[in-house]
Amino acid sequence: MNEAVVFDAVDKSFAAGPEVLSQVSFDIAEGEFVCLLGASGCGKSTLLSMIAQLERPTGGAIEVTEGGAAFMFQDPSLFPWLTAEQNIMLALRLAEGRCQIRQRKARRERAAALLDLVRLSDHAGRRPHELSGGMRQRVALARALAQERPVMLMDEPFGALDAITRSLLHEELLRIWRATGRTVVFVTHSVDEAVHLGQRVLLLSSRPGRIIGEWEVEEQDREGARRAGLVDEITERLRNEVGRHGGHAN
Ligand SMILES: Nc1ncnc2c1ncn2[C@@H]1O[C@H](COP(=O)(O)OP(=O)(O)OP(=O)(O)O)[C@@H](O)[C@H]1O
Repeated sequence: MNEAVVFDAVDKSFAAGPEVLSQVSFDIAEGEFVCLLGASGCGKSTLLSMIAQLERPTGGAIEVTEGGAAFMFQDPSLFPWLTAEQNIMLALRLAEGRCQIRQRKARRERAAALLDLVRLSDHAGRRPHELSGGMRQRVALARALAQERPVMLMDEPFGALDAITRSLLHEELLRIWRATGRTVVFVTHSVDEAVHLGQRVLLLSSRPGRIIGEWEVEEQDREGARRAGLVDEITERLRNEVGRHGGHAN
């Protein structure tokens, strides 16, 4: 199996500050869905920024598959004066070098396909303020897909949504992940969310951030007693880690 992301003994610190990540090693296979859990400030976003090559490691080595990574954040950060469709078209235009969509007509068709994928075809002409929070995140997801990069980095993308919208978007994201074959690295504070979405869950310690736990989540682990057992086990490890620093998980 080919690897999409490889971290080999990666260290990271900022200027003269303390070490944020220390000796972080993991591999993520192409097409895999990995969730990353850890207490607030342990370095999850820093780790994603290094996968996106926005930050460089201070030690060790990082390899990311050709084509790199697209980001999706908790804040959809859409251009307010552009419609849903235009926000996606702009991302397609910026991705021109990576995909073969150079004609406006072809971009329109691709934008329409992406809007259909996130089930927003009926709202293509609306501007962000005319959309609900969940719809705005659907546009943000389509825009991240429009970058045509093999890896999707998702930094608490559903953290600001209500529980029902979040649960709907979980199912949509899993459907889209299966349909597109993207590699997903998903940061969350929620053990439930991590076990529901991830094929694998990685737990980071704090100060410095190291990988201190790793769980494979099989299909049969996603329901009933096995799911509850796994959630309890990971929660306990996270709680111990947060307690060790007198901190909090959110
Ligand atoms: N550009 C930067 N310059 C200096 N310090 C930084 C920078 N980016 C992050 N840090 C520090 O690195 C540490 C880890 O931050 P990071 O945002 O990666 O944590 P996190 O686990 O994503 O936190 P949260 O869960 O609260 O979003 C923090 O102490 C933060 O202050």
